[in-house]
Amino acid sequence: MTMMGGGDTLTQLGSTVAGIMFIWAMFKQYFPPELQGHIEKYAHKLISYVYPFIHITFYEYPGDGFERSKAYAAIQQYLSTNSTTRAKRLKADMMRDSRSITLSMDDYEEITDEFKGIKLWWASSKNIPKTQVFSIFGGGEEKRYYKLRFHRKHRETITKNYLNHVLDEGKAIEVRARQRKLFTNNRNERWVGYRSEGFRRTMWSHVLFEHPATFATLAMEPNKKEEIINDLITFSKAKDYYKKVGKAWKRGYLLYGPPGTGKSTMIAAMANLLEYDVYDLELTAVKDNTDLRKLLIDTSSKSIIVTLSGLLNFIDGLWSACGSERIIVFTTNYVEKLDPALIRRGRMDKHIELSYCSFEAFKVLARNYLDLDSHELFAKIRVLLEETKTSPADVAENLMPKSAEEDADTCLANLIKAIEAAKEEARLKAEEEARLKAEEEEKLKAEKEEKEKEEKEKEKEKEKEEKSAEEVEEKKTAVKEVKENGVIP
Ligand SMILES: Nc1ncnc2c1ncn2[C@@H]1O[C@H](COP(=O)(O)OP(=O)(O)OP(=O)(O)O)[C@@H](O)[C@H]1O
Ligand SMILES: [Mg+2]
Repeated sequence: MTMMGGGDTLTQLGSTVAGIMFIWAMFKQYFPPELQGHIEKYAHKLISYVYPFIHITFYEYPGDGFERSKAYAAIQQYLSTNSTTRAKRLKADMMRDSRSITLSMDDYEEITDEFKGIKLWWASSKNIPKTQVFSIFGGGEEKRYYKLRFHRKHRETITKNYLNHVLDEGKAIEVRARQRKLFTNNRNERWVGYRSEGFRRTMWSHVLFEHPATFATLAMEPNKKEEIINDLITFSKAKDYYKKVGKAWKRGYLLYGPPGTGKSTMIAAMANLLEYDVYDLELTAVKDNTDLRKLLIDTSSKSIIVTLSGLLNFIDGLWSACGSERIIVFTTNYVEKLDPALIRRGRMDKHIELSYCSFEAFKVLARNYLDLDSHELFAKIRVLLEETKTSPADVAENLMPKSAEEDADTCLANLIKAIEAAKEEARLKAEEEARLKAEEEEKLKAEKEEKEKEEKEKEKEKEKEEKSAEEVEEKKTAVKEVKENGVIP
């Protein structure tokens, strides 16, 4: 009780001292530097004598500035729950399905907290940069921070127990309130200068991730699906194992297959299963290595990073630059075009092929879209799927009723029609291709024959020439003999 009263008086004293320090900061330039050092040293001594509080500052972006402090985030969560009843000015933020609002304490607000009977003060504040940048692109670089103040006699308890309590509690709140996000580096406002806070602070922009896909609704062979789910869950629980074997807690997946076979859908299902954020990395927006490095460092833990295949060259070696508990997914339509060295295990730990719709996959879709487990048309569909290359996307599109009148029967009939049409189209295309190929072969054959004929003619010509040359030679020899022997044979 007494301590709290004393604390309040001391708070006033503290703000007086702070005021003096502020005035000092303004006038210190008028003192010679040697004197400045002395004055400051003694002033701090005096302050610590009359002002028994300890301050701890938690910056949002400590150090070189592009990694957000985890402590700051945890404190923010902790205070958002613990400050709502006490702070007078709050900041509102839309969260969780855009349905509810979270409140956190506003800038320059101070609240109190109590821990084991000890009173503490938390203040939120920000540093405005001294050299203001006046720019149409937005202001300078504010540094937000929380400042914790407590009596120095509680130093042990606060630094050993209270801070851990705040961080743990804050992290727990964050997990509970977690709304997965889809981050993308592909910003439309490319003109945003690097000085603008958003761009400098984080290279990612995000929308709430609300893709409803789950593994239950994903159409693929049950065995394969089971295997992938197990792989993901094993990874998410394997923190200690990765530590033991000395590997970074990361896993790379390569999803490959033709368009519309569910690669993007599977990534969404992965994110939903593990409750990870998804980072969709658009390579064209990455200017250079430094950019990419920053992007990777900036991803929070528990995330899935989706990249384009072109990134493969870059990614190697940068694995170590980003944090842990991360899944990186590469997708491509053309796995055969990738350099084998780039997709070897270690870089891409698991290769998953998504292929055209099998009957098993179709059954999952029929259940999703039509609530059907069996139907007399299934047998026909099975045969058709085996005979054709139909993507799950095409199947799904046809199974979706287009009007209120369409029921399961019409949808299945539509699907059959669509596959049959595609089959006919494929047949015609194959025929056309075969015709073109035959034509081409015919042409090549004719050309070859023509060439052979020419060769033969040439050969004959040559023989003739050789023969006449021989004859000439013979005649020459005869003439020579006559000359030498004077004999006419
Ligand atoms: N295996 C699947 N299970 C369930 N739905 C699927 C599946 N494959 C495709 N679909 C449906 O088709 C749509 C398109 O699929 P998706 O975007 O996942 O394909 P993709 O493989 O990523 O294609 P692309 O190579 O063109 O990026 C999805 O929204 C989904 O409705
Ligand atoms: Mg896709």
